[in-house]
Amino acid sequence: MNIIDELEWRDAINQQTDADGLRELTNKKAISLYCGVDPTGDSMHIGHLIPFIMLKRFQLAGHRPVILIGGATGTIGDPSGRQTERSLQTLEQIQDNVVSLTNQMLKLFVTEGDNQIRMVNNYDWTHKINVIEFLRDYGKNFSINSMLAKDVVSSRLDSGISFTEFSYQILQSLDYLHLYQNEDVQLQIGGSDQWGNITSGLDLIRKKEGSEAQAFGLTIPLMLKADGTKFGKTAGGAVWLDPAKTTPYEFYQFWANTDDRDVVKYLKYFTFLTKEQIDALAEKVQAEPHKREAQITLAEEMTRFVHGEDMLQQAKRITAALFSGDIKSLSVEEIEQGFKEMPTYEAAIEDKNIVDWLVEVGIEPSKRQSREDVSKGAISMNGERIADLDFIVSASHAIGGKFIIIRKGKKNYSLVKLS
Ligand SMILES: N[C@@H](Cc1ccc(O)cc1)C(=O)O
Repeated sequence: MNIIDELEWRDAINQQTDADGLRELTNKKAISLYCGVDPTGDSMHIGHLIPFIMLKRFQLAGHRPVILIGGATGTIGDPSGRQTERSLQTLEQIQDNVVSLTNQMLKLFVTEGDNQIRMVNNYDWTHKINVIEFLRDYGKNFSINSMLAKDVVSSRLDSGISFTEFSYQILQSLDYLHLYQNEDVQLQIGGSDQWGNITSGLDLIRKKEGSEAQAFGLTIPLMLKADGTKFGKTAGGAVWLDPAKTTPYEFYQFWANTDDRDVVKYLKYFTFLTKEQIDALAEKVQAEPHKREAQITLAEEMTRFVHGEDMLQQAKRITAALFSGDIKSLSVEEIEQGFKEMPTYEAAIEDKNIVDWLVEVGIEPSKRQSREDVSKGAISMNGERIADLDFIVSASHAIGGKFIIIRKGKKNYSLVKLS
């Protein structure tokens, strides 16, 4: 299947500058293409990942991707999709972010082989341009009239936009021209809010290289959820790729909790599974939705892609242990991941009767309630039911000397950290 046809089947195209032209070109030869990200933070979240997954699809189809880290554009800040001016970050902060993002990208995308992903940083060519060159060699090619007409700018004319952010589109255009001239790049892809910046770059290429220059732009649609809420957000905030911000277990759970109405859409859009595999899973969603096979496959594919096989297996072990109640099998690190968002209490280590201990820790509201729950068998400690009212809790019960896990009823877990 041609890559453009494949992206169409995956519902992964929002706008294209010349669909037929790009289909023809990608049929004829392996092209170079690029997508950029600005170092506005020290980790990407899954929203950032989307265009890069598309970049990888091009790579799998034999094309040659370039990842651009915006060391220069990041110092300005893209006004696209924003209502208010950004505050500038320090240059040191941006440099730190460049390093973190570059490492994240290398981990995800760089593989061996001919169509190895190239990484570039636009600081390398942008910092060499002086202001006279900028105004004479490039400024002349941009019309204020068409810059003002871009959504990004026109939507800000009332509330205000600085000259700095207004100029952002010029910097991104210079990138595309630079990569067209030096890296043979003929396509830029990005999120739907990048349309203005991408087409502005194409205009520059045509002005500098002639109207016959073969260069294209493609944007990816915003992912919408069936329930109308924003994709990629959880109660805890964004879903980060950095395991220190969103643990692999939380990452796995995020995908595993996908609504039946969204799961096939996500499989097409996010995973590298084939049409046959996805069609088979779509049938399962219809025939036996309670088994959640499509969601589990989605969670496995995404966790393996971002965190690797070992972390996927760990996430699955935590999921299974929490489901079955077999907590003892978990390591201290796995407990830390699995219980990050669960109610957590601190307690000192000393021998104590279970009924009193539960009240003291704060899990039970009163002795009466505590006694009732223990005697009816509603309390488990580290996966084992405690129904004996005289049971003594001691340091020896702590997993790894650190944690005691209490389950009340079927699902209410609490983590007690021993101090
Ligand atoms: N403007 C893009 C990032 C980017 C930067 C430079 C480029 O050349 C391309 C893309 C964004 O905010 O998502």
